[in-house]
Amino acid sequence: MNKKGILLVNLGSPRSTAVNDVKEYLDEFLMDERVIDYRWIFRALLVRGIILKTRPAKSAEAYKTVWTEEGSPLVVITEKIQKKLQKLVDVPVEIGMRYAEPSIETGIQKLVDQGVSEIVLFPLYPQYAMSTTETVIEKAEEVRKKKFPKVKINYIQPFYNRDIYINCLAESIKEKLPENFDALQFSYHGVPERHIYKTDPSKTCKIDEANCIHSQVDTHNAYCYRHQCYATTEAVIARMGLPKEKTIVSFQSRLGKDKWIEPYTDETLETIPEKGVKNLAIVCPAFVSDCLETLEEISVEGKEQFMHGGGKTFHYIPCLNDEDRWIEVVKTLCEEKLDDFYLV
Ligand SMILES: C=CC1=C(C)c2cc3[nH]c(cc4nc(cc5[nH]c(cc1n2)c(C)c5CCC(=O)O)C(CCC(=O)O)=C4C)c(C)c3C=C
Ligand SMILES: [Fe+2]
Ligand SMILES: [Fe+2]
Repeated sequence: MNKKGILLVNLGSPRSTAVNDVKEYLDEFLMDERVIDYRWIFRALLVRGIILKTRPAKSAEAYKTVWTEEGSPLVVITEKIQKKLQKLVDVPVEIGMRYAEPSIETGIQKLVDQGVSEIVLFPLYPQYAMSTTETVIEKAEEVRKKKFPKVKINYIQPFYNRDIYINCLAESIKEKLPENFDALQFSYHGVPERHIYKTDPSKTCKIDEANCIHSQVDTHNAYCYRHQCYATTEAVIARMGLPKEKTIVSFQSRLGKDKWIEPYTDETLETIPEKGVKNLAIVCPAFVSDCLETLEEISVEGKEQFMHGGGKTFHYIPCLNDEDRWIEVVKTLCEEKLDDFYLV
């Protein structure tokens, strides 16, 4: 029988906080055509001609504020998930990062070295986007075809609507909520609106209330990141028994001049205190592991924006990271796909 293995794939971080390492990382990340989706020449002009001239130094400073002795939080936490999962399953588990090291190729190679020929690859993103699940699968297929043509890969699909995940997230948030809060904000990583239109096979999404937010799954919503973020929120608050009026959804981390999906987190944080939200709890469910975008952009910058707007207390709720209940979910989702090989 063919030997199976699991590859957990996360986004990846620079190898260090040195400006050159951050530059190399940003170059690989932003030159991905599923992240900045312009024709190569325009992408190169924007990324290499403009963004990489100033952003690496600024980002390196931000990375320094979250970096630990073990390294980048995102990579360290992904390693912790790997180790915990490895104790629960009897097939080898490795990690790979979409950008930088350890790469997807390195992860597959490690599995192949252990005799694995059938891999369950888990993109660690709850919601589908061109810049999340899609780019991971594209990259893994490119590597597989070029370097490991005999290896089979079974991909775990976005899991934003799976009950086991929703229950896990709801319980985790509930446990960490402060006693008094006026609102719970769900801040998801943003994407340019254009990405939503591009990945909509039905070409019906207008990025509005009617098309995007209602929660049934149809051909459009199967690929609509914005819909999947709202659906995650709706399911979690239903499970927590939290009224909709006490929740806010917003999108963070926009880059460049294009229109990104709204409402924007930074603007929301500045303006909600004057609307009566003085005590805020905030969670970032597009990320399964804490990273620069949660530990710096939300916990530090976001807090400043909220306080500047007149807020009183700001409570950041950490990601699922290596919580045991989340590792159980990872295990279940992987096992479903391990069994799937028999059906292929
Ligand atoms: C969770 C899903 C993510 C989506 C969707 C996403 C889209 C996206 N990101 C950029 C640009 C940047 N993102 C950066 C950091 C970053 N992004 C994600 C996740 C998603 N990105 C994570 C987990 C991280 C943190 C990585 C870490 O090492 O901790 C950065 C780098 C940091 C910075 O300079 O601000 C950039 C740049 C775009 C353009 C985009 C959609 C098209
Ligand atoms: Fe990002
Ligand atoms: Fe939509």
